[in-house]
Amino acid sequence: MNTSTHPIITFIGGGNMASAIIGGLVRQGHPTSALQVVEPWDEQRARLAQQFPGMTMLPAASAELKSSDLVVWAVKPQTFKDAALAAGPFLGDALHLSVAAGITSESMAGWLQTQRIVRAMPNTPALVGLGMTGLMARAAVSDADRALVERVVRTTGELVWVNVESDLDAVTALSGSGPAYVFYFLEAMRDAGARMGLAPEVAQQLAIGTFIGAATLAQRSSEPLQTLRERVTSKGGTTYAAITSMDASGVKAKFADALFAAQKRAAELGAEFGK
Ligand SMILES: NC(=O)C1=CN([C@@H]2O[C@H](COP(=O)(O)OP(=O)(O)OC[C@H]3O[C@@H](n4cnc5c(N)ncnc54)[C@H](O)[C@@H]3O)[C@@H](O)[C@H]2O)C=CC1
Ligand SMILES: O=C(O)[C@@H]1CCC=N1
Repeated sequence: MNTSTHPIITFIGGGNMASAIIGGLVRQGHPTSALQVVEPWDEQRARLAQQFPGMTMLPAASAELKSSDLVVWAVKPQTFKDAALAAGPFLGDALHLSVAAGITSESMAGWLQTQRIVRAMPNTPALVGLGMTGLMARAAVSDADRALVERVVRTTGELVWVNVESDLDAVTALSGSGPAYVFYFLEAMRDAGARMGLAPEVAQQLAIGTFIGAATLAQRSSEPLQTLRERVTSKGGTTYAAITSMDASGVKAKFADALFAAQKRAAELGAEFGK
């Protein structure tokens, strides 16, 4: 471990997720001089260099990576193996944190020849410090390594640990992909509001405010979700009409099907690209 108070953190892949985590770290005072990114795409390297001046930007893995205390894997599952085999020889004795969906720590251990591996499943609200991340550590990961990962991840929002690695596929289906479901509902609410005659931007403002308000109420309340829902639902009233319509169309069951499809896809990605 580097002796300064700030560990050297290397990102392999500098896309959406890496940017969100780098943003969190920089907001919390991690110096850009202690951050490096391997990103082959010139435009993306230029964008990151402009957004976070002072970071070491590398087009490919090279000897500079030797100083890494923590390596964050933020490439697509499809490119993980190639990236791991290319960077592995330069990585010394670093701790590894992967955010890739599906790719198991067992695959990573084989490619990187180390057991110091933590897997994370973050989500894009990390961009605004309101991320939700699920974490899982291999047995060989020390308490000090877990603490370092927690310090990094907390700069982007909240976290939960799971003990069984396959649970990360469920975390992926729920909170990893989850922001997309929320945007999907927001689009549906905005479009329905517009069809009822509201200006689309007014409908969107109402929809977003409602999500934030309801989620905050649920977070702060000690009451069950069902009670909160029932409190909105006057017998024979408007909400009752809406919920009855959703129940008749099987919306809850269809929504569950969607999450199971995401969970299944996470496992498939691991099987397909983890070999
Ligand atoms: N976007 C999301 O909401 C979430 C994504 N993830 C996971 O994060 C990972 C990255 O996703 P995004 O950031 O959305 O993708 P992205 O496509 O924005 O970023 C991936 C970056 O990796 C770069 N890259 C490609 N080959 C490389 C190599 N050999 N070495 C280094 N960099 C390379 C690409 O140029 C690209 O900029 C994925 O594995 C995904 O499963 C996890 C949680 C949420
Ligand atoms: O869609 C995906 O595969 C990634 C993982 C979770 C969110 N985005």
